[in-house]
Amino acid sequence: MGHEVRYRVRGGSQLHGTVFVQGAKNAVLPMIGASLMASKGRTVLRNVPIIEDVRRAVELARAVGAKAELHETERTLVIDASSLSSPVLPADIASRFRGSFLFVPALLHRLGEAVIEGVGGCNLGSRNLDFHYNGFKRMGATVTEQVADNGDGIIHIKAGDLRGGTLYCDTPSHTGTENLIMAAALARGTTLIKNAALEPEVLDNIAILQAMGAKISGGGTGFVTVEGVGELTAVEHTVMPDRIDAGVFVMAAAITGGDLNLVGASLEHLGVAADKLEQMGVEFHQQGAVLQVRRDRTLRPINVITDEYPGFATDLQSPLMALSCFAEGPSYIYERIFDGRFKLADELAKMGADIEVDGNRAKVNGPRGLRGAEVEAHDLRCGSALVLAGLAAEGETTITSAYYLDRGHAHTAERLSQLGADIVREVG
Ligand SMILES: CC(=O)N[C@H]1[C@@H](OP(=O)(O)OP(=O)(O)OC[C@H]2O[C@@H](n3ccc(=O)[nH]c3=O)[C@H](O)[C@@H]2O)O[C@H](CO)[C@@H](O)[C@@H]1O
Ligand SMILES: C=C(OP(=O)(O)O)C(=O)O
Repeated sequence: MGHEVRYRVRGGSQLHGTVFVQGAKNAVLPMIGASLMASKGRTVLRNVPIIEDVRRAVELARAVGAKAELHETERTLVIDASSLSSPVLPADIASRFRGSFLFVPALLHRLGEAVIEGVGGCNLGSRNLDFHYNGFKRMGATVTEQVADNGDGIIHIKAGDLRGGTLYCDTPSHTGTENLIMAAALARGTTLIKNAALEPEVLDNIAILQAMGAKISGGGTGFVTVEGVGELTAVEHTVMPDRIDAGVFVMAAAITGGDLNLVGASLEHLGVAADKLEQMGVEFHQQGAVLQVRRDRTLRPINVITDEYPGFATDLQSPLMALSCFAEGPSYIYERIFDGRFKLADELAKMGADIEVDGNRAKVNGPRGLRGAEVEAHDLRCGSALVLAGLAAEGETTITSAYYLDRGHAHTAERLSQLGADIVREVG
């Protein structure tokens, strides 16, 4: 895991100014997977977020034989997958991020098999992959599990000759939809995917695949049709802005009573989260690609149910829990997507929050003035929520295990400092 990463935040400063929203983590990861499907040429991805998940994806692309150069200053990733040679997704890299599983379709098409030694991602309770496996099987693949000497499961998927068919997700899985679309793009015949995810990142991934030559229709409708083609070509594509990163900065303005210009944020991409934050007292003003946000009135409590897009994003649920601690009354949160996303409540309690958790439901009793404490980021969004809590708490908050935060947010300390926050990142 390398060195311990910590953030130290001293609360109390209102945030003001302009911040650039990073490129979307959940869009760039499937795009890196898609780029491995091009057997010649170089894919150029722009507006790439410089986050740990992208660094791991670059390492993984190299591990399977691709040439990948991440130009951090230019936020540009260049991938040449012509030399793809190994079907193995090694545990030491693949088990550190969820997006590793998005490499599977390329390995199946290019090498005829994928060997998955591990799949990572935030530990949020059960995170199943059955929709992916069932879909691959319906296309003609075989999936077997073997237990390694150390007890870890290794999944072998053999492609044979992938052919189109009628596939479905029991619930509209984000990466499940992306993986089935990518598997179908180079399969023989036509594929229909029912109950497909509607997330903007899924649509951005469809856009790059279409530019590469894939024949995909129905994106954003829940029914995606893919007509298999013989090959995909390398293209240049700009990654969409990260709506979760944008949402965290909206809440940074809200929790500190500040006002911010978010370059690249879109109200439409925030979905129901924008409406809920408006009800809490946040004011929005969309000016082209810049979203102006401010909160100068009392924070009202809120009732939130997480859902697939355009519902309230589960990845914004943790930041919202931190914000709700400051609302004038009880807020109610119902987490429907993941069954283990409330470890944050115990960390916020160390700072003085009063949160009652009952299964996947939480009641946040506001308002509570939080005080700085040493707290642990149990997952990525737990980390961003604790940064928000620290910005509004009295005294100093130290956030440990903050590699998780760095998995998904780029230059957190630098961007918040430029807005007036007192925050430093420490390693070691
Ligand atoms: C890299 C990436 O894009 N990660 C995002 C993606 O994760 P990810 O794609 O893993 O999330 P899914 O949409 O697949 O999972 C949602 C729910 O469906 C269940 N499920 C999913 C697949 C499956 O085969 N079987 C099954 O039961 C999961 O256990 C979970 O409870 O969407 C999540 C939900 O918006 C976000 O929090 C993550 O940031
Ligand atoms: C759950 C998340 O990511 P991942 O699926 O990559 O673990 C997240 O971004 O909060």
